This record gives sequence, structure tokens and C-alpha cells, in this order.
Amino acid sequence: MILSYYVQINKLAGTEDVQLPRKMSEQASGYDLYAAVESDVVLSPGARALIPTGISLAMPDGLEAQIRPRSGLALKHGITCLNTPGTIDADYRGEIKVLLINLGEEPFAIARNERIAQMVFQAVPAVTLVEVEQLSDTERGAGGFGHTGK
Ligand SMILES: O=c1ccn([C@H]2C[C@H](O)[C@@H](COP(=O)(O)OP(=O)(O)OP(=O)(O)O)O2)c(=O)[nH]1
Ligand SMILES: [Mg+2]
Repeated sequence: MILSYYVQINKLAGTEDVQLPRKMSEQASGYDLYAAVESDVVLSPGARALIPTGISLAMPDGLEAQIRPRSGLALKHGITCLNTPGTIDADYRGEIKVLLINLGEEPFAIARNERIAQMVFQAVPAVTLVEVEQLSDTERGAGGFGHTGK
């Protein structure tokens, strides 16, 4: 079953020429996000920058958006999201921004209207944390971090 939601999107003033997030194929998971930088931002190797997208959202409760890197930028230029996946909360009404870092060897220029990342919507279950004195036993127990071998 395909869950379907309406998400409101608002373009910020001065970004009329910047593309709205777009799916590049019919069944793409992510909406590509476009840079709303005023002029080129050059990321030196190792540098990071917060890139505006010119949009804000209102999602229904129970939804979040994740900001993920684009694999092409990562493979060809070493450009990725530093806090991947970025979390956009349903109650956030500010501008969506993308924290990019250049892990490549060459400077990389980000131009206005360039596709810099992608946004994937996810359902968030309603969870209530219940504090208890003891947890149930399992075969794994506290084993982790490679406990089952290489
Ligand atoms: O890549 C990102 C990550 C976050 N945000 C915005 C939306 C999100 O709802 C808010 C807070 O993000 P997060 O919870 O990851 O950051 P925090 O450091 O915990 O800040 P806060 O104390 O505001 O929650 O910042 C973005 O625009 N882009
Ligand atoms: Mg937070």
C-alpha cells in the first residue's frame, strides 16, 4: 500500500527563479533540492557550508523529511551532507538548508539552481517511552559492535 500525504510548500521571497524540489523520475524516492545561493559558493577541500534552498514546508504530524546526499556529487566531487541524513521536523517552518562538505581534493562551486541534495519523506511512528526496572532477555543481550564476527 502506498501512503499518501499532502505537504505544503512555501517559496521564500527573492527565490522565485529557484526550482521547487523535484522528483527526477516517476518513482524516485527523493525530491532533488535546488541551491538558492545568491552567487556561487566555493567549497574548498575540507570546508563546509550551509546552503539555502529557498523553501519551507508544513508537513502533517507523523511525517519527517530526510535530507540526503546525491551519489553523483559524492562520487565525482566528494560533495556530501555532513549531518546525513539531515532531519526536518514536522513542526519546523524555517527555510530548509543543506549542510554540505567537500571531502574531495578540488574546490567545488555551488551555483544558484544547482541540485545539491535530495529530500525523502518518511513516516514517523508515535512512540511513548516507558521507563522500566529491567528489560526482557534476548539471545543477543548486550552484544554488539561486531560481537557476531567480522
Ligand atoms: O539538514 C538539515 C537539518 C535540520 N534542518 C532544520 C530542520 C530541523 O527541524 C531543524 C533542527 O534540526 P536538528 O534537530 O537536526 O538540529 P539540532 O541541532 O537538534 O537543532 P534544534 O535544537 O533546533 O532541534 O533544523 C535543516 O534545515 N537542514
Ligand atoms: Mg533537534
